[in-house]
Amino acid sequence: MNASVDTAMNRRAFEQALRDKGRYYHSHHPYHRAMYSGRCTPEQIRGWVANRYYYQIMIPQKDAAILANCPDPRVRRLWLQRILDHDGHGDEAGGIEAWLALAEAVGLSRAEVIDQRHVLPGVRFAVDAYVRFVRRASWQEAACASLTELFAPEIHQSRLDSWPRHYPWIESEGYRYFRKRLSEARRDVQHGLTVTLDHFVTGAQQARALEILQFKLDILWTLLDALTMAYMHHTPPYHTVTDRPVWHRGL
Ligand SMILES: O=C(O)c1cc(C(=O)O)c2c(n1)C(=O)C(=O)c1cc(C(=O)O)[nH]c1-2
Repeated sequence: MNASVDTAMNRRAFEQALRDKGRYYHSHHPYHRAMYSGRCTPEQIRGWVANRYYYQIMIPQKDAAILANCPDPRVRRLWLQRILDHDGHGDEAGGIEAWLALAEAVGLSRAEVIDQRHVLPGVRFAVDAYVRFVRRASWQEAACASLTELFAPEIHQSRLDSWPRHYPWIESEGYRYFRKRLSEARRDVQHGLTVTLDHFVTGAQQARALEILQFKLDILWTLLDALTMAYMHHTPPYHTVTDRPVWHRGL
């Protein structure tokens, strides 16, 4: 028997090892902790919403890359729903539109969010790293990277529980996105988890899956590090030479 098979975890232990990665989820980042404990200024909330918009608009492109790499119509049929959830379909406006409603509810204009003027280079690079990984990875590895969503319903719920109390100036229409994701993330992660548990079976494969999940956690954490520099420490890029946001807006 080969050594990597020898060290393989059974399905339940592997699932638990994936779930244990939740201890590194961005819910523990100081920026998020400040958000739910009511310590953020309106400018810090707005900065987060405007920057996270870039994640929101790239998620459907990331999911389209998964579809493009997946030869199995049964998987594509399920995965397609994620694109519809964000982009909308028929009369349903979708998640990107709900995010723009959140932006307006926190006092940003749609125009300043859509033109990405607030998107920091560090946020852009972190999100782009995710999309680039997915384009060249197998669809199963890409599904594994989406498993940070195992931990997402809790973070959406904690925003719904804490923000209205701490930030009464935020209009209630803004909370639709978080409510919508509670059920969508639970459904998506069930599928992503099944793909991952079925595909990564040897010890070496399982170690790689855990590393892929860590890569995705790194992306989410790094995104918040960039926001911390700009909005907590007031040290955005080039702050030593200018107070203007001279960084590029995406090429
Ligand atoms: O607000 C959050 O903290 C958060 C985190 C994540 C995540 O864990 O990647 C996603 C989302 N939201 C989200 O709204 C979303 O649509 C989403 C899709 C994915 C993915 O990797 O496919 N992650 C996430």
